[in-house]
Amino acid sequence: MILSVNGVEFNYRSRIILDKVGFAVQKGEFLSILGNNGAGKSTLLKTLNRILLPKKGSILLDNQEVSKLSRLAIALKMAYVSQHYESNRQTVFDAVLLGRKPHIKWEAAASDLALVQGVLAKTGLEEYALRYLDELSGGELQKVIIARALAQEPEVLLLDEPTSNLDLRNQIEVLRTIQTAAKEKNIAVVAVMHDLNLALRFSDKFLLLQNTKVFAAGGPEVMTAANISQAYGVPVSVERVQNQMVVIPT
Ligand SMILES: Nc1ncnc2c1ncn2[C@@H]1O[C@H](COP(=O)(O)OP(=O)(O)OP(=O)(O)O)[C@@H](O)[C@H]1O
Repeated sequence: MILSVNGVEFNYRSRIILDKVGFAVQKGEFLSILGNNGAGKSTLLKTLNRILLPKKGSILLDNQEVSKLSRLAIALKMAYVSQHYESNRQTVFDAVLLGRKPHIKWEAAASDLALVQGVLAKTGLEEYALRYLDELSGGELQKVIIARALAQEPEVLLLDEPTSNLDLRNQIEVLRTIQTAAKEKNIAVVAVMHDLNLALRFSDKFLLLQNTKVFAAGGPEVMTAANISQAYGVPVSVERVQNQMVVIPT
């Protein structure tokens, strides 16, 4: 397991936000973290990347305790795309090149520039290379931030709502690019997702949180109507449409 999380507890002051949360993910797997608003999904993602320190529990990245690793050691293995990002007067190319930072000692090598060019092509951003971030739409900017994380060549890619600003076509394209990268480059993807149908379409595994706790975890077999209805507190049915599981609120 490239990432193994056991008994993680996190509090904001005296309020429990994560209560004995555990899961594991292998290289090449796409795991979606799902659950109601406020369940603790983003907090969990931040503890994985040591932006937040859990009160208890262990987070092993490639068998090493994340709390004991340097920022650089973490960045060499794990990329994190937060829910919020700011634009600035920087070109798309330079922004994506920043993803290479942990790997660059003095200055970017030709191989770094070529890698960035490749990532821009894969994410459909080639034509945007010389545009400034502060002149992009919300969705275009979101794609750049994801491209930067891919340029980091992580072993684990953490994504907090990676499709929140994207239109239908870009939701599919971006998740397909991430899924392909996961399989081809053996990256473990851990993504907080709100859209259950997109999660079902692209993920191998699911971690369903409900109010601080793991409600259900596993493969598509845990995405039952009963589990989803209980976890979100709304009745749903799960049906197969064109060989694809879909969740329909009833
Ligand atoms: N900095 C903070 N200080 C205090 N409480 C916080 C802080 N950040 C988040 N919380 C609380 O922690 C709980 C979990 O928040 P978190 O953002 O992890 O939830 P989430 O599952 O990602 O929710 P959403 O689906 O709405 O994004 C929420 O009740 C939130 O109000």
